[in-house]
Amino acid sequence: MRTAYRVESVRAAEAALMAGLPEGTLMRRAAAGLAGACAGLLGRVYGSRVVLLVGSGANGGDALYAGAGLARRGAGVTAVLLGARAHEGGLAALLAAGGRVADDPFAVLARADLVLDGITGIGGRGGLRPEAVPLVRAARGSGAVVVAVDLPSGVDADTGAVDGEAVRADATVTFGAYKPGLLVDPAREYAGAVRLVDIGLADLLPSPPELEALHHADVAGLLPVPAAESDKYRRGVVGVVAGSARYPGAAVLAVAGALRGGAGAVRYVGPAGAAVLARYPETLVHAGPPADAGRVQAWVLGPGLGDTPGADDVLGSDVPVLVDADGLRALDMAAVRARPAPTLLTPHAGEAAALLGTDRADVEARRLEAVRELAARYGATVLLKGSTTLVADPDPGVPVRVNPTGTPWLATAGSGDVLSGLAGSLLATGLAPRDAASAAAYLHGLAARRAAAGAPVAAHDVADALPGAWRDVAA
Ligand SMILES: NC(=O)C1=CN([C@@H]2O[C@H](COP(=O)(O)OP(=O)(O)OC[C@H]3O[C@@H](n4cnc5c(N)ncnc54)[C@H](OP(=O)(O)O)[C@@H]3O)[C@@H](O)[C@H]2O)[C@@H](O)CC1
Ligand SMILES: [K+]
Repeated sequence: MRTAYRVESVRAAEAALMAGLPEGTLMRRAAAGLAGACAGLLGRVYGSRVVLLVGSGANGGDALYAGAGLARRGAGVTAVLLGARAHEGGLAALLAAGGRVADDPFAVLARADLVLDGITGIGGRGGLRPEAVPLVRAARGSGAVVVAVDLPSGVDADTGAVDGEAVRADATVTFGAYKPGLLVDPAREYAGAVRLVDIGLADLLPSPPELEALHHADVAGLLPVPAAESDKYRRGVVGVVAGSARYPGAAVLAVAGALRGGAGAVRYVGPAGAAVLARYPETLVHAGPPADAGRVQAWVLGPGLGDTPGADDVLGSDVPVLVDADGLRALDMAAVRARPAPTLLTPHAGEAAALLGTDRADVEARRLEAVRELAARYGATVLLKGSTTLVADPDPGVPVRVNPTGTPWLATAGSGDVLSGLAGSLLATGLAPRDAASAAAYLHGLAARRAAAGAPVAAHDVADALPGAWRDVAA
């Protein structure tokens, strides 16, 4: 599992570690790791041209010491000093190693092979300052590899927000721990490939982290395995309340996901039974209200539902309920909070914005805060869909999960319906909502990648690829 920590936690761990070490040890460790990563990216260090963008803090210090290391290996290293001051020891080390301070920053940037962004790290506030913007653009335009030191300057380490302009890096070398901004959009997009350099903080970081990203082994540990004596009812029955005369396809796709999520049976309730049976004859179909449909262990409510009634029956039930799409419209907060069993909401940014009374752009800009706020307000687990899907627990002390398997190919009509069915099915097998949501997002992203293999996919292709993704993870 990959974990990420807030700045205050990283600083506290750093202070605790530093208390027992000679001054400058951590910066030297960080700079050595950084120089090594740059050497790897350059291929040949000797004769290469490296430019350091240096801010006034320790982030600039890291860049200067790493630059000194590269200069000692024969690189031509030039520092561009952006602040009123620069890290003294770092600057002295660079000059002693044969590095220089730029007279004409734009001229050296134009010829650079690699640019190190040491403008700001975890001490940065707000986007890039105006004087840095033309230099950062020149670095990007030069064709040089841009490597961010600790974080791309201008992104918010704790929230992943980008307020104004920020450095767009090809790679980021981060120290001691991942920060949430490296894993959550929009900042994540600015970071490029992220590499973690161990500087010895690991044992001093708090538990729990701010953020978790599951890997194959973590998801494999969550997936249900049927016992030898299981029958279909013991494996769990998932009820799907979805589809309408206008959108029968959403019902079919939600059932397609549900059939691949491990439940022993899928019970479809609604007006699209004929369409569902035509595609999936194994479905149990019921045309009446959900309250009369028979026992289920979890409900999925909402995909393509239109104005079809049934929401009250489902929300009033005493089993876990996943609410998506049309089910989220006019969702009664008090009713959700009063439920005796867990609720999982799966909005995209637009639906989340409507629930929070804000606009979509605001949710996109501060996804981590938005998902936490929604979970707290509704007393529900919330899966916020997007390029980095997030899952928040109603308890603010529980880490948010960020899904690492997403792909832009998933932005296709109906793929959310498949995800709802899949997550609901996992809920019915007994997974906790946070585990069901994060395992579903993981498998769904992986299935989309397998199905797409570099070409567009349709939602039903994603559903068909789910068993393969499951096998991959469980292997
Ligand atoms: N933690 C660890 O374990 C280790 C941390 N290490 C490193 O230290 C870094 C943190 O260093 P830090 O605390 O000196 O802060 P940092 O990010 O350099 O910025 C500071 C200065 O920038 C300025 N400034 C602020 N906003 C700005 C903006 N938008 N645009 C431009 N300038 C802006 C502001 O100064 P001002 O100009 O306002 O006087 C502020 O004082 C960390 O990221 C990592 O690289 C490693 O060496 C070893 C282990
Ligand atoms: K930086």
